Amino acid sequence: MDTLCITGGRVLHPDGRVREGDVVVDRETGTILAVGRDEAVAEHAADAAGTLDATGGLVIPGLVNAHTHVSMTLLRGYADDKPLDAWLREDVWPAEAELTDDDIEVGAELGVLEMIRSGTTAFADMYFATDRVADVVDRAGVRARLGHGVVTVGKGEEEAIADVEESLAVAADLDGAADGRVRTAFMPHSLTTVGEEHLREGIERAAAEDVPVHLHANETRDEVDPIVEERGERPLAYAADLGALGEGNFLAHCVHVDDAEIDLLAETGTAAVHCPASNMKLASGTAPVQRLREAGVTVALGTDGAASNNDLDLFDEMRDAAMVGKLAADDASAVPAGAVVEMATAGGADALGLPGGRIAEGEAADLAVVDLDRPHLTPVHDPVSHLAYAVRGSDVRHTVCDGRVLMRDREVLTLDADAVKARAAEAASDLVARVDEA
Ligand SMILES: N[C@@H](CCSC[C@H]1O[C@@H](n2cnc3c(=O)[nH]cnc32)[C@H](O)[C@@H]1O)C(=O)O
Ligand SMILES: [Zn+2]
Repeated sequence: MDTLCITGGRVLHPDGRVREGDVVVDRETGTILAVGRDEAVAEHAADAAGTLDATGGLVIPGLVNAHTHVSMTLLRGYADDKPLDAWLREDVWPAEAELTDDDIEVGAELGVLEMIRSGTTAFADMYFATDRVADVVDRAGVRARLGHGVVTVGKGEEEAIADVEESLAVAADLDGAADGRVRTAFMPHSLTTVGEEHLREGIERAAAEDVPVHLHANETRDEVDPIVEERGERPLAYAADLGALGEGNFLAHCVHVDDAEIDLLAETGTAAVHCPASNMKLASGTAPVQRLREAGVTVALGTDGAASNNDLDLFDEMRDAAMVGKLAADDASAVPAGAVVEMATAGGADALGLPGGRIAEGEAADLAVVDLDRPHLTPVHDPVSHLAYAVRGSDVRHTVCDGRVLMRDREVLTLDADAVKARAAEAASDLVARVDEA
């Protein structure tokens, strides 16, 4: 058997406890064979073809970034300090109009490089040129649920239909790519940027093929109010009517949701992806994370695109989620450390319907090893507290996905970091020059 043994560290278990232990991985199947420090583990470990040293470290499930637009790394720091609508219309959409497929690939490489370096092994992406993003996922060795984002407002009927068709076609064609590490979804951008008939048709056809649906929902008041005024119902009641709620489907943001909408999410098994940094930066509001979790909704964490964050580091997101969750609930015990760690791991895997998120026998070997032997992580009273409040992405030492080592001792093995950075910087400056000329 071709095994890998991650030795000498402590392990975060699905119940939130941390114990000394090794993790033995079957590299052929990409699953975890054994966890702990008993005889069976020792036997496996003795046979292991490869090892990863986790001394002084903590082995955690690979983090899950459950909502992003990965190629937007090219627009990192391009337009800041504006609300969502103005930011999209005045800056982001004009720049995206100049993006080439090559740019999207280069931006995705940069984003995936950043994610591997900060211990993220899976993500959900809504963008375009999805086949190019899938290629990057394949090469880099991570997992993703990918989709083509549909926008129909401001488009002619033919163009709008083509966008819906493209999203459905991409979901059908790319599902199972990268040896099964790529899964797909139908991704209408939001309830206000896609017309009702297009939403209805696309969602119905996606459901008929068992394709999940992912969209932005209830992100800002400016997005919620027109729906309430025009339809006389809350956005998630509209979403339910469209068939957009259900097991396997996941909604980004869910900031402005009332109690009835929270119940709808819980009853239908629809997951919510909390994006605290993006919500703070665009002053969109604060999602009621504590109430969502108490209602039984699966809550995951997402960075959103790098242009509204401005990084793809899930450790930052955990900290932001805990901090803003307390502030929003006016309760320091709300959204505790264990909750954000769960949201960034098992919650993310469950929301996306992807393997991983838990370190236990039989689970996918998607892991990160965090180096705790650092000044800002000393002493270690409680490793889970550190994950939520003190660890940074740069503390990640090794990253493993599907049993394959993607980063060893902070060196990413599947992407050439220097080349990726150089290509991305060049593509980004060329892009901005084209936007200025247009
Ligand atoms: N096919 C569509 C593109 C939609 S992709 C998804 C879109 O979401 C945008 N986006 C990024 N962050 C946010 C956010 O926080 N809220 C809403 N949209 C966002 C992003 O810029 C991108 O245009 C078209 O023809 O325009
Ligand atoms: Zn988004």
